[in-house]
Amino acid sequence: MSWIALREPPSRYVRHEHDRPGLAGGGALVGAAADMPEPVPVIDLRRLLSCGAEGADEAAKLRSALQSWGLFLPLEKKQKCSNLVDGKRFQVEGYGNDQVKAQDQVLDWSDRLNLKVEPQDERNLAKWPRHPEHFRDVLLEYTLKSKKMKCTILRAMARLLELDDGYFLNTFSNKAPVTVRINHYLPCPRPDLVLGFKPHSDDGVLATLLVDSHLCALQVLRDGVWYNVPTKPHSMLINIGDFMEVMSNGIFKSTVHRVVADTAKERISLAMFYALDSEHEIKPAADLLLHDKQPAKYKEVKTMDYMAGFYEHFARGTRVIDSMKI
Ligand SMILES: O=C(O)CCC(=O)C(=O)O
Ligand SMILES: [Fe+2]
Repeated sequence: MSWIALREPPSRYVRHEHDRPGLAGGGALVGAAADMPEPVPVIDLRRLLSCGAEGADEAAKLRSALQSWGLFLPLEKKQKCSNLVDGKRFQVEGYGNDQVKAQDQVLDWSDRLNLKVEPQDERNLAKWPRHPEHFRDVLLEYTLKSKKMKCTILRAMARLLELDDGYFLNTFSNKAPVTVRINHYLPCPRPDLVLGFKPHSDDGVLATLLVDSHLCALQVLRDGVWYNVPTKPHSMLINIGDFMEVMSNGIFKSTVHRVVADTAKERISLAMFYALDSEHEIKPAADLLLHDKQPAKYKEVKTMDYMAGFYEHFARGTRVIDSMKI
């Protein structure tokens, strides 16, 4: 996508009438947005790590954040890269728009750069931009910091479920992929007709999300209502992914979210996704199951099968996790 003066978005981007961001009502994944009845919970990771009453207070806040919104803010601070090989064959890594799986598929009003950052020996550096000059160093430094945050949060989440501290962390082998997605949303003359990012929940265990603080465009779905997520300078959002919903047997829900476009402002966001080894079997933690009283709510599935389903569902605007429910 590039800068051109348009009065109307091209038809490939125009969402079906029942599926536009400005409409009230609509189906489960559509409708107008409201302001959140309460702010997105802010979790102070330093307090979360401390012992005693302070740590317990912060853990209680984390529990409520996870169970109400499935997202929270921890305090803390072209061509060469194309995702089309030879201009034709789609691969997830690289720069561009969604994979087009059907002629009538509506495209998102955005471009994305997807890169695998870990395992290190699987980095495809040919897809990494050389400009700005420090892109690579900054991304790698960010990767380290984001990983620390992910570890702290996953330990705290295991504790909340009375599992071993390392329960979630131990599911990551040294082959577990960490990917980054940089989303670029351009202004749109008719934001009421398009979506910057269609409704979805993230694959993986969790994702850290850094968003432009000058434009509020991310929305989350709860009980059939879309809510605007207010921006907060110098903070990051944590999104619970589908794998966590399955592993926690539905106690922690993955967040369904979408991004709306704006008439005047462009926006950039950076999401880092923590997924699992392709051979890993994703399943509810055995210690959370009790025969008749608390049966498994999700079928066991190999990560690679989940991922294959994910892209199919994503293109259609549906959720693969719904097909895993028992
Ligand atoms: O741009 C955003 O705020 C959200 C991006 C997102 O949901 C994603 O990359 O999966
Ligand atoms: Fe997302």
